[in-house]
Amino acid sequence: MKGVLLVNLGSPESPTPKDVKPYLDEFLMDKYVIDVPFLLRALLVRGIILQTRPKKSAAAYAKIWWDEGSPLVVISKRMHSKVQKLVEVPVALAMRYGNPSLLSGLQELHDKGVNEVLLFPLYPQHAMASTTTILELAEELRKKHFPEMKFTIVPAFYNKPDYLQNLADSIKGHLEGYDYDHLLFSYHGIPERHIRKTDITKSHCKIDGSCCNTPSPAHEFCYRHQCYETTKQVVKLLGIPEGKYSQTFQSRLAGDKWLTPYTDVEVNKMPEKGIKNLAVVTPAFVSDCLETLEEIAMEANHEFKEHGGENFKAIPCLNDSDDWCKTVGVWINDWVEKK
Ligand SMILES: C=CC1=C(C)c2cc3[nH]c(cc4nc(cc5[nH]c(cc1n2)c(C)c5CCC(=O)O)C(CCC(=O)O)=C4C)c(C)c3C=C
Ligand SMILES: [Fe+2]
Ligand SMILES: [Fe+2]
Repeated sequence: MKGVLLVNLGSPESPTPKDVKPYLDEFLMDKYVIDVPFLLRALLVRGIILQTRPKKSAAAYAKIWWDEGSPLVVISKRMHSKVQKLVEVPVALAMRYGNPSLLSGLQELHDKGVNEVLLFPLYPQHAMASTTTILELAEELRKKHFPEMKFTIVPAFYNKPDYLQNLADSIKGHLEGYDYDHLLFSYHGIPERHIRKTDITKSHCKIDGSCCNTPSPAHEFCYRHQCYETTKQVVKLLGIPEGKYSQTFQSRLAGDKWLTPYTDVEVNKMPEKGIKNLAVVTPAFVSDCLETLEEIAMEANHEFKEHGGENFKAIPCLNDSDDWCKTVGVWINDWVEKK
């Protein structure tokens, strides 16, 4: 019997340092996120980052937390229940970090008699820190607990026409009546090293002005290429002219060189370039979360105005919108009907 596991990133149990610390420990000790040898990772994460970050992150989470819980988890649950109503097969929801766990999601499907699982990472663009880590953990759990299960993987959907149409329609709807000077596409950043590591050709990704626009098998797993492609296709659908949009990367951690240009740096420069009315969309996320609600809708908004900007609009993610849930339902039904 077939079934589906939707997987998102996950959040702490509550916006307190006590609950944020174990969440950050699980997240940052993941070898696909901080990809250095275990001892160095433990020294960096447990010896340095976890000494101060839980308090700072908890304060940020507290600003966006809802009565029902973390926005990312609440929105994912709403989306899950809408999708379940559109398909016949059982659909479970899991988070890579925190709860509901990947093990509980697979167990739920197993208890319903599912032995063929469509693993669905809820990330439009592929990255080892988001997608690979889900697939690797799911495989580890499968081998250990459910050896009879078979997985089919939903690849990054950054260029799927129906996803792009949903995104374009959503942007258009949210921009109605807002006379914006510029639309910024802000994607979650990753260290440049991760781009080189996921280059299956081992020679294509130079992280320069042209590699991501030059066709290559590397693009199947190149996060940077996939972000550019999502932006390119959406502006085409919306008919936004060159110069009226740009692309940046947000949420970097100190240390490594992360993908550039950086969102905060670029947003602060915009008012002096004449951009007074800004709109920001965050297509690396399908659900609103800390990175969109706090870092963009609050922090970037505040900084933009501090630097002379006048109006700032943060466009919500696709979340549990009917169109997006319908698209996910169609993809699931297509898979169910195969064979
Ligand atoms: C688009 C998917 C994501 C990628 C790729 C990604 C890479 C990545 N993230 C960190 C560090 C942190 N990210 C944090 C929050 C966070 N990250 C994503 C998604 C991706 N991360 C989401 C959806 C969220 C929000 C979660 C929520 O509960 O709302 C955090 C936690 C908050 C904080 O302390 O800032 C950290 C830390 C790294 C190091 C990384 C790639 C190497
Ligand atoms: Fe992140
Ligand atoms: Fe590239």
